[in-house]
Amino acid sequence: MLDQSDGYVTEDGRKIGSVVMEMKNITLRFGGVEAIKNISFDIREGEIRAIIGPNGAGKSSMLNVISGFYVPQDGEVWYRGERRAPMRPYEVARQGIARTFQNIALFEGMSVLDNVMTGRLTKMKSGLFGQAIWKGKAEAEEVANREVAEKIIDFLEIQSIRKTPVARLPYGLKKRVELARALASQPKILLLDEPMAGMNVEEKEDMSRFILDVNDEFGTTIALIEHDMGVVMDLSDRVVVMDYGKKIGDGTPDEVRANQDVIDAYLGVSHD
Ligand SMILES: Nc1ncnc2c1ncn2[C@@H]1O[C@H](COP(=O)(O)OP(=O)(O)OP(=O)(O)O)[C@@H](O)[C@H]1O
Repeated sequence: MLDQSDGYVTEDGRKIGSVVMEMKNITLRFGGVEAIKNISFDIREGEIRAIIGPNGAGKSSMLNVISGFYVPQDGEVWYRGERRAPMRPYEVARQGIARTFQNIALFEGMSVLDNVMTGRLTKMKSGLFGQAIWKGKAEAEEVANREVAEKIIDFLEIQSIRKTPVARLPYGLKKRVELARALASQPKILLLDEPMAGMNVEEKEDMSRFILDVNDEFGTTIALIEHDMGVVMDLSDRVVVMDYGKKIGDGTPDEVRANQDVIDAYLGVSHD
């Protein structure tokens, strides 16, 4: 296990910092179903952290706890050294945590650019009242927001479709637009919900490259969930493995690959 408390440098020269988010003894129930059973793990600044596990393992539930969609019955979420009080998803977003969704959640009738611009909403300073009395300030803000959106569109290589309505795009590109919209809020932590689900091999390779580039270029900390073990192993610095709501592995990809409980879970060996 890695235990460098102040961070370390990866083999490919990326700087991983100290712990930025910590999940402590999280338990989440839906009626009689325990979707998450007393799980603890941390996320370090600048790392790519994956949560993997077979269907129904509790990965989405965990992502929803991190993003504030679910409040666990037990346990604590710590962010930047402070215990986070239960808060609404928009408050979590204002703290610099953005997410994408497994089922694409874009405005289909709107252009790529306008969709990416909606990612700036949590950053808007002038409210409707301010815009009414001080038009110049609102306009300056709009220009600044547009600049950020355009920069991200260039970075993710979707300039040629910036005016195209999202409904007309193939699946892989829609996923990229969703990534662009999440990045538009310039998050500290980016949560990706099965970013490669439903993609063909080429689209998966593209998405992997963009995730690595985002992490490298903007220093964004990335936490992603995925049930296909293969795709995240090359991408991630550390991996948490869940099965039936429990944590059965946590470590580097090599450590996780060699973990017998993980091998059993993926081969479908039954548990008590
Ligand atoms: N809103 C809900 N109400 C009731 N039960 C739920 C709810 N969400 C999840 N569950 C249950 O919690 C458990 C974990 O589900 P979750 O969706 O978190 O797993 P997952 O690992 O993301 O699965 P998948 O890879 O299939 O998306 C499952 O037994 C599921 O049926």
